[in-house]
Amino acid sequence: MKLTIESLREHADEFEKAGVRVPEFDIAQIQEKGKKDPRWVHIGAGNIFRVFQNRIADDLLADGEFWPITAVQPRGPETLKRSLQDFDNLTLEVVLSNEKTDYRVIAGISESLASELEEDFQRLREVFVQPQMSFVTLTITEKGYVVTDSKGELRDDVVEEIEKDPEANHLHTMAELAGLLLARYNAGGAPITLVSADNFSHNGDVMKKGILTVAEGWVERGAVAPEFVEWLKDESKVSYPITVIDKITPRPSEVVAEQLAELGFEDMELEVIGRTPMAGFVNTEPAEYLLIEDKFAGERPPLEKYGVIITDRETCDQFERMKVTTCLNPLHTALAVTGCLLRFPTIDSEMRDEDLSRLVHVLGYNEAMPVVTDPGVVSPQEFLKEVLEVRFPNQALPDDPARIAMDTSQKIPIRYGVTLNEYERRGMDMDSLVAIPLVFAAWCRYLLGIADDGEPFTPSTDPLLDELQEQLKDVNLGEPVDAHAKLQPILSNANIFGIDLYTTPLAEKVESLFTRMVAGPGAVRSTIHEEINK
Ligand SMILES: NC(=O)c1ccc[n+]([C@@H]2O[C@H](COP(=O)([O-])OP(=O)(O)OC[C@H]3O[C@@H](n4cnc5c(N)ncnc54)[C@H](O)[C@@H]3O)[C@@H](O)[C@H]2O)c1
Ligand SMILES: O=P(O)(O)OC[C@@H](O)[C@@H](O)[C@H](O)[C@H](O)CO
Repeated sequence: MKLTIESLREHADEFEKAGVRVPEFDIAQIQEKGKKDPRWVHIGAGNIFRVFQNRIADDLLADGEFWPITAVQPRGPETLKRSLQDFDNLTLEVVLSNEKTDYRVIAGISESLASELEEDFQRLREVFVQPQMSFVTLTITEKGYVVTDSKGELRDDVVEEIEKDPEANHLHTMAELAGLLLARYNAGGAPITLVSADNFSHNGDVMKKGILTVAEGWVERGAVAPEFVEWLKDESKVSYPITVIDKITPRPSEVVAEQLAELGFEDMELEVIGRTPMAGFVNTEPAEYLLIEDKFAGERPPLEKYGVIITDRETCDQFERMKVTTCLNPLHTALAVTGCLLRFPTIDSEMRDEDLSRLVHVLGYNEAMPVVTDPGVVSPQEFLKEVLEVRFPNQALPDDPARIAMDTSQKIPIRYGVTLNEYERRGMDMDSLVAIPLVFAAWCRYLLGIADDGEPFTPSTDPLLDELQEQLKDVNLGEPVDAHAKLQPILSNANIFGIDLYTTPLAEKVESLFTRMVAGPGAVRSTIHEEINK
């Protein structure tokens, strides 16, 4: 049994026997039709997309609603091959909970393109100018939207994109989108909605700003007409709703790959590309939320039939604050950096550790919850309870702390900075915070690349890793440290923390906790234990 259209046809009985739900529509026919009549483009064909937007498209197709997806991988053509193209663009979804496992073949994609490749990019342009293609979604990670560096200056690669021919193939997705939108504008400018589904506050606004930065740069140097920018700003023509997406979707697990082999699959083994495991399956959890601001230009799929909440900006905003800045993602980051330092293999195993479980309980209930506004669609208390008692401890879904630790420098301003700014705005006491400074100190300690056992580990990729490690290069475990001199440039950087920590009592606390954490092997554990149990 393999994950291909042919195998689905020839081994239908085996799929049924294995309890795998399969599409009832004619996949090959739908894929052909979708290539001729594209409707929906998704950029960032990674794990979350393959079981979320892709699954919604599959549900729509099953119900006779024609919204097949053109899936685009902006980086790494080989990852696209190994995750989708080797499997006729199908995905095997594995939904894991402590009670049961569900298997389903998802077929929402009509074609997949690696836009780094010139041929695929030309095909994407062809798709992008078609007026009936009116819906674009993205999951490209937070850093895909960043156009300025940690000092707030335009990044070098963005300057280069602005200098390049707007019609060329651009590697930075904000420039790629600006160029594709220019092609659409020149082809008549049919309305289109761009929906970012990445985890950060006001994602649609940030995407709009990123695209406009590039487009305005082109206008400034006379490469495109100013009317193009006017069109980009007219939200009846191009709209950028804000969204919140939630579904814990770790990288494919070796354990799950083995279970699938036992079930009879011959092609579900992992292949590591770079440091990332790729597979034809995606393991995920049952819980999911997707909220989209009700601001669309042109036609869109009837998403609300499939559980998507189309709502006003304020509700999205409040849900986002609840999830990304208080009740889930900050807790995830806390477990990510401490998990790497203390060498925990999975998030669920950390939740069985008394100190770490207490750390995220204090962070969630005591420190984040006071600034949460109830979004109305889900109660924050219930959401946090589900995160702490069901979702993070889900033993069936192994989630690697290193996955979540990726790009931490880009996540901190969102996951913590928003809360700290809210504390400041409301004049709330920051001196009593315990978990937040512990996490910041643990992250600085994590940057040394030495685990709490005194042995090296490889920190996850992060665009600021080299810069930050250079700043900390003379800090050695077990040796005296001038924490202020070493940490001041980092802790004062409002681009990293969302606030200059020296304008709060937190910088001094972080310096002192960091000093304790570098005292020698075991010092991270003892500092967390002492502080969190005070
Ligand atoms: N996995 C989850 O649990 C989850 C849940 C909710 C939201 N999200 C959001 O989705 C994003 C992707 O998560 P995933 O699990 O699919 O990750 P993934 O690693 O499987 O996929 C990442 C995708 O982003 C693209 N990408 C990476 N760096 C890029 C860059 N600099 N510019 C443009 N594209 C780039 C890759 O080509 C790939 O398509 C997350 O960063 C997060 O914002 C993830
Ligand atoms: O996806 P990232 O890299 O932004 O963050 C890692 C995790 O915190 C994140 O993926 C969560 O699993 C997700 O936000 C749950 O909805």
